[in-house]
Amino acid sequence: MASTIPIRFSPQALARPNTRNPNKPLPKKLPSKSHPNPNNQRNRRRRKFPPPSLSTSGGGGDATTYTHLPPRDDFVLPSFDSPPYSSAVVKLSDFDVAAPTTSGDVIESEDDELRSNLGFDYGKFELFEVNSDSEDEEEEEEEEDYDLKLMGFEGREEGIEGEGEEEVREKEKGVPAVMRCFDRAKIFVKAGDGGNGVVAFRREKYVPMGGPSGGDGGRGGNVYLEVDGSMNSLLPFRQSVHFRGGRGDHGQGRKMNGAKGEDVVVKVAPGTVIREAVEGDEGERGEGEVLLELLYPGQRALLLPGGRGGRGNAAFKTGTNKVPRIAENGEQGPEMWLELELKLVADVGIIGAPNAGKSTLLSVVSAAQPAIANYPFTTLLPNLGVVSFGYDTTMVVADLPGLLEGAHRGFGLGHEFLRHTERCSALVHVVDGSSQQPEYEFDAVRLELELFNPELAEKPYLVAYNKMDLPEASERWSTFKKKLHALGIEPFCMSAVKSEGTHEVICAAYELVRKRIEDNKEGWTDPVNLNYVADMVKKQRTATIDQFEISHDSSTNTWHVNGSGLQRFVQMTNWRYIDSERRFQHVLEACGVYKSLTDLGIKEGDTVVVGEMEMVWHDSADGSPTNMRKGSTHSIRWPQWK
Ligand SMILES: Nc1nc2c(ncn2[C@@H]2O[C@H](COP(=O)(O)OP(=O)(O)OP(=O)(O)O)[C@@H](O)[C@H]2O)c(=O)[nH]1
Ligand SMILES: [Mg+2]
Repeated sequence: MASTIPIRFSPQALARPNTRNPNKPLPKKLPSKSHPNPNNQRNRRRRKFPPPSLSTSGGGGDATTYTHLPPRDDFVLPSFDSPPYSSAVVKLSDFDVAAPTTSGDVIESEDDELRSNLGFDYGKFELFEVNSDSEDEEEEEEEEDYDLKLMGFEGREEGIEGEGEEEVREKEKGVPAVMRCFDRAKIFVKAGDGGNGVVAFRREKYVPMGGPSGGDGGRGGNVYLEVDGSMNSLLPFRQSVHFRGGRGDHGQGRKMNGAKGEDVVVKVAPGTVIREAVEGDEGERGEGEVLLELLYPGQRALLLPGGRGGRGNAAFKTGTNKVPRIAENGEQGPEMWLELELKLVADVGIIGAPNAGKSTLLSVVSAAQPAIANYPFTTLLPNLGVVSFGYDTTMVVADLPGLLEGAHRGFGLGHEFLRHTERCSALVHVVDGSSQQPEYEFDAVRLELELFNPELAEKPYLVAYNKMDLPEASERWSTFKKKLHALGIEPFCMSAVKSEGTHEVICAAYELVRKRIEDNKEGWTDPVNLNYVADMVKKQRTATIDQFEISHDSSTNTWHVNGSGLQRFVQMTNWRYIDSERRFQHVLEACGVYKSLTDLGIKEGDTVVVGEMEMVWHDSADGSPTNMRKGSTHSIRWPQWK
């Protein structure tokens, strides 16, 4: 294996890829620096017939097919036939949302530094790089996988494959695929890596021994999340899934520091909940930890800070080492998958069974013009309307798709949207007075609310008995009223179509909202720290190197030294420079790794893995297996060729 690596080894050291992980591909071949001879016949032919360029889109185009699914006979898709919405009506299905802008969407290039000489002249380890250059390939694979996973689609498809026929049928009755991809999204974010520091020396006429002058690398770009008030869906994330901060520039001679990488700003709609995506997550509700809730336009959160730039050799100059030949790599920027979920920010949610007249109520109390028709599930997506009570007194009302019995199990449409009511201060429960048993319908919807989320059922609400203009409804009104009185509820009656009683209903709803806001004011807490994820990352970065744990795998005689400080140190060590290895050995000893390993009984030839590096342990020359370090290089037996 070792012979395949294009690195020259010093007699003292041997580098090889991690043989314990045969699935990881070998490092990519380094590109040849030589220029092609234009007169060369082969090169000319090559120019004439250039190889087909590889597409970088990663097959993401397939995802767009969802939008073209034919609407079902019994569904009307408002987005296709309704006119452009006015400011009073916001429909989540509108497709003309600007894609999120990324000020620094940079895909970092491969580090082309040659690791030509590991130059071991000290120490007891042979160093092997465990990581390979296959990161890009892995990411490409991830991207392809993700095309299938868009916004919970894969869950649906896999579910259909793996589940019984009954469940499949139940899912088919659920939300059509065309609607399922706008209020949930899964995205990948990565802060930029820091630029590398360099080794350079001042060379100037009449300035002999000018000293080290290698500058530091620049910091990597940060990842920000920002609320864009003009967005009303997460639809743009169907097109853009990966957001990467720019890499910091490398340092240069004359103590010139690299420029910092470009920041990336991910724009989300107001009311977006950001969760950490859990591995193997199928879009199940509430699985990942909630990191942030971004509610108001203009809110901006620093999510991931970019990696620190590596120090150049000017920073390593000391009284005892005035000619340091060492510089650091830039720190890698953190990365993570995020799940975004949009929950509407409305004051009042109108809920009820299908065909109860919810949309009709919204249309008469606001300027919204939702689709209204005499069949269930006319409303497929929530509609928002603004109710105005005066010059500066307004209230946002959301009309949701109808709820059926069994909605919490995925039956019907409404459960998909119930989460949008979680932010509402109050609910208006519309009951269809013309239905056979309005009381039963009322109970069924209340039960669904409770089963979906008990907190929803505890929200202040009022009951609006609708269609009082119909004789059958007015006949059943007194029975219904009695039943609700027995429960301690005072219902309202109205005819939404005739706008009778609707004003009272909406004024009562406003009262509930107002009361709720006042109650909340009393228990007002400090504003949340939007940057707390970044703060956590920064805190992790400051972990000291002497905090580590050692685990032993006796089957392979491997010792794993785990500690975030140490791993970061290994990642930032640039093995290209001769002094790096010396410093590495010093640090391992100073932080107590050698002593701990010796105490735990490490033996000659055992493997030690620290971060990305793999090393072979060699006992000292005097043969004492437990006394590895004598303080002098003479006591150390050099690693042997393998
Ligand atoms: N007679 C009468 N009909 C009404 C009244 N309110 C609504 N309707 C009718 O009931 C039907 C359903 O009204 P929608 O407002 O679409 O009902 P919805 O609750 O939004 O229904 P979904 O969106 O399907 O859940 C329509 O034909 C309306 O005209 C009313 O007060 N009186
Ligand atoms: Mg409706």
